[in-house]
Amino acid sequence: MQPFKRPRPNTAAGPRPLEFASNPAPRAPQAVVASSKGSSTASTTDTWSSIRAPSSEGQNKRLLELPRFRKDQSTDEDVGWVFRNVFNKTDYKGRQKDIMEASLKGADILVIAPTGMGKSLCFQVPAVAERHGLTLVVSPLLSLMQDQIAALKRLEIPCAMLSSKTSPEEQKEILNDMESGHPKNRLLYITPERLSSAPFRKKLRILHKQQELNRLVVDEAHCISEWGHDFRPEYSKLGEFRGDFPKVPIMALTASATPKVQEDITSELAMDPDLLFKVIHPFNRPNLFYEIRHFSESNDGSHYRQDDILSFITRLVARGGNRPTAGIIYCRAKKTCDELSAWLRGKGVFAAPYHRGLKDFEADENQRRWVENDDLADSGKPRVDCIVATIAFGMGIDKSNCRYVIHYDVPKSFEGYYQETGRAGRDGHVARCIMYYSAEDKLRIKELVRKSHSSRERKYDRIGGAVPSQRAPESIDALTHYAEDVKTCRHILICRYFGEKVTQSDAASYCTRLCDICRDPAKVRKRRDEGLVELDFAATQAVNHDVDEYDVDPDDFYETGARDEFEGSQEESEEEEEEGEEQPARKCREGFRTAAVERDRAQEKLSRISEGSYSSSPPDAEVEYAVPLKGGEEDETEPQPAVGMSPPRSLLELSDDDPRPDEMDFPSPAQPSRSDSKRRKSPPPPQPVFEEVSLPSDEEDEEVLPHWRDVGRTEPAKSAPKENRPPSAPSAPKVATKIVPIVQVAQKLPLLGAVGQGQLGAFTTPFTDPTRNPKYKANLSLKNPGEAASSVGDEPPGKFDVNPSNYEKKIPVALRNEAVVHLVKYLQRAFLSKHGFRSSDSEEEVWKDLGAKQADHEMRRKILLATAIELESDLFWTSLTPIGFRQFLAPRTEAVKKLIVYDGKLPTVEGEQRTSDPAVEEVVKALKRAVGSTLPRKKVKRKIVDSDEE
Ligand SMILES: Nc1ncnc2c1ncn2[C@@H]1O[C@H](COP(=O)(O)OP(=O)(O)OP(=O)(O)O)[C@@H](O)[C@H]1O
Repeated sequence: MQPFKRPRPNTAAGPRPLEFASNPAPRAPQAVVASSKGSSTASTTDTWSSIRAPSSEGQNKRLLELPRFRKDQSTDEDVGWVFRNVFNKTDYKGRQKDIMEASLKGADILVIAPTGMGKSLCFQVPAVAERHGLTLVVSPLLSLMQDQIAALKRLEIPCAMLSSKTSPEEQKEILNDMESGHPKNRLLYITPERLSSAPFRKKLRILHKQQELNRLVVDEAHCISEWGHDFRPEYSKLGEFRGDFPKVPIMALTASATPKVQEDITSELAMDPDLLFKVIHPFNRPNLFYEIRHFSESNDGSHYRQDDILSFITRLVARGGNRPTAGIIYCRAKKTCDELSAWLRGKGVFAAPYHRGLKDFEADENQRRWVENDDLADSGKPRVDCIVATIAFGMGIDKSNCRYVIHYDVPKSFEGYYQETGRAGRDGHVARCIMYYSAEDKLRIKELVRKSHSSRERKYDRIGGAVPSQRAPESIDALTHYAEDVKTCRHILICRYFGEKVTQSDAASYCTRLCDICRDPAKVRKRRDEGLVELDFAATQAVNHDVDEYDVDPDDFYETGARDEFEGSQEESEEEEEEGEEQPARKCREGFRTAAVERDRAQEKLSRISEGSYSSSPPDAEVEYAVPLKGGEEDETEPQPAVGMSPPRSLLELSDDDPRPDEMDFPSPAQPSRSDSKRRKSPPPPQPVFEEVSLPSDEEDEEVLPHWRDVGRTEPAKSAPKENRPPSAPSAPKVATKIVPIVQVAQKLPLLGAVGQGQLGAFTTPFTDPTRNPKYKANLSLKNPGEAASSVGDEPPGKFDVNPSNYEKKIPVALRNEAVVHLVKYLQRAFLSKHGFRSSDSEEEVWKDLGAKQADHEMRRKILLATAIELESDLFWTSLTPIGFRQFLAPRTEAVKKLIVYDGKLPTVEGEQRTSDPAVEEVVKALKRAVGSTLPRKKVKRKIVDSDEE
């Protein structure tokens, strides 16, 4: 390697170049034109040789007028010399050359190029080719900076990074260098937090005054859009740089940015769109085999996935002659990383976890062993082939021969999916990208994204700036559509998402049967249709999922990209400490955690389903959601060998002995056996209702919620086959015809709000079975008069008089009505749960079964009895908080009236209008009393009379 030697000005002469400031005669500008056909100088040996440049020629010509040219500007020849002799490269990749030359000319530049394309060189080469001066590089992660610094130092390029890991002596040296007038460092890596710190700004001003501040580079610029508003607010302050140093050019680089994110980046950095040199490389990664593996969590998703992954890895390694084969498995939760990696290790895979919960040493060591797995294998040292990681892993890691990226969970954004899969096959050889996809996980991640996005938008309202677009709900929607599509090539879908226009005639060049759809669309369709279990059940699972699932490290969720701390939360300069600056990351983390576990989301889902806006499929998909709870049927379809469609040699560099790309396909994953799936698909255990002293918890309650969600759905819910019913489910009798109206009443109501899930649930517990606690009313009346926690209606919180004669005045009639219906509904849900009914059981089937069984009849009587008792209790009313009440503001008098009519005829059995059971009569009376007192007297009376007359 030829060491880097650059003619340097005489630093002994001290600060010099005021002459530049006083005489800024620009050199003759050269046209910077982004050709739509790509650069003539671009190498044709790489996969990015065909370039799309959205900027018009006219626009780029305006770059010539930029007032940023300098007298002693370096030339294009310098760029070439540095590229060859300092960086030891021969051929430019993609538009590298154009970008480097535009950089020397002082243009603002936005580079969008796929992972591994060589974006770093785009700013490193010009930084070194400049005759003097410093290029500032803002980078989100310490590990990323460290890697780049290490690579530059190997090339003997003077550079440095300022971070919490820089020793005080080193920091001093770097800052002195900045003030020296002729800094020896050519590149200085910093975090956005550092850039916005006052002391550093001071140094920058000196540097700038001395004409030594060459350029600001923002690497991984999508973070501006992603993080600028919540996680790392300093990202949204980068635009201040332009305000302070208007003539210093800026370059932003990223691997993934939709047109919207591009806008965010340019506007946040205050780049003039008319003067912007924008280079967008094609997004396609033709050597990646994209595949979605649909499955249903009702068939025990974890077992299915881990078995499938093991089978995949084993076969891949065997095909590769048992050579070390590197891959990444991305999981959402740290716990999953630990468990899955341990399980794989037990099966003989060289697997290790990586996430922010590990000790520094352990994580670094696992990463190192993965990056160097080939060398370690040769030397017989412990290695890691399969890293099981959160998305904290990967950004900036330059490993060329990663052969697969598996998404164990659905990623949180399209951009994330693209970036993460992009870490496979950087060497250009075929690599596999598999995403496991279930309807349950889809709902889960959508909810997380929705929550997180709304809080970011609220912040946006407060602090201004570009609306965060990455990880927006649209992004996750696009990803789920992508996953559920069975018609369009995945390569094309990806490119289209990022705004690339793919014409019919171009389409063939995007994919050489290197995606599951192009390979075998029928098989994909079949698996998708089987995997997308009945949507309601999916919704239940999504809502009910263990809190741990939501306990994702928010840093991971926000994709810090590495476990390393960044300065925003870890490093505070003395000045910042004095100013008591908040630690945004921690604050955000706390906020996120709170938000993520919030469970009161069912209502919105219901309404979205009802409105038909809650789709789990792309518009053109022909999915039948109402697949009953079925066992994991084995996919008999063997993969079809592809014929005559192997990718070009130049791309895949296959030798005759290598497996053809077609052979990279693997038989369909091991499905759980029928016996397994039967064992695993058993329904949740029946929930106790009255026999035990507790009602279902909120989560358990949700178990039956989907039953109510059928309202307004266009697809009729299919019933579960009989054999899939829980054994405890009653069988088959005739329906009691009068039962249906109450179901409909309940269905039309919103789901439980604060009252149902909180106070009411807790309140109901001790006296759900009045036969066990016949004195509960007396107890209640002794309890807490005047001690209720809140007021009702519009009154301010405070003491509330629970005297029955008073509460009626204070609680609006409509609200009481609401509460009554909710209570009944709640109790009925408990009842359904008790009997183990699930979403897959159609409403009709459930009630049919319930209607003719004495036990069920009895249970219903108990429900009503309990309801009546509840309604009569003072505690019921006082337990409703103002918030709870306001949630019920919409008047639902009609519904209550129907309920009363219905109750008047209860309970009914086949052939009978009315039971002679006196206990039931009592219940009905109690209900009428309780409910009737909340209704306009006249109307209620009439209705009840009508009902009685029937
Ligand atoms: N013109 C080139 N010829 C050969 N190798 C190159 C060229 N340009 C870059 N590389 C190499 O390609 C690898 C990837 O480069 P780099 O890390 O800059 O990619 P990137 O686009 O920044 O990827 P990421 O988005 O993952 O950060 C590096 O090892 C780099 O040395």
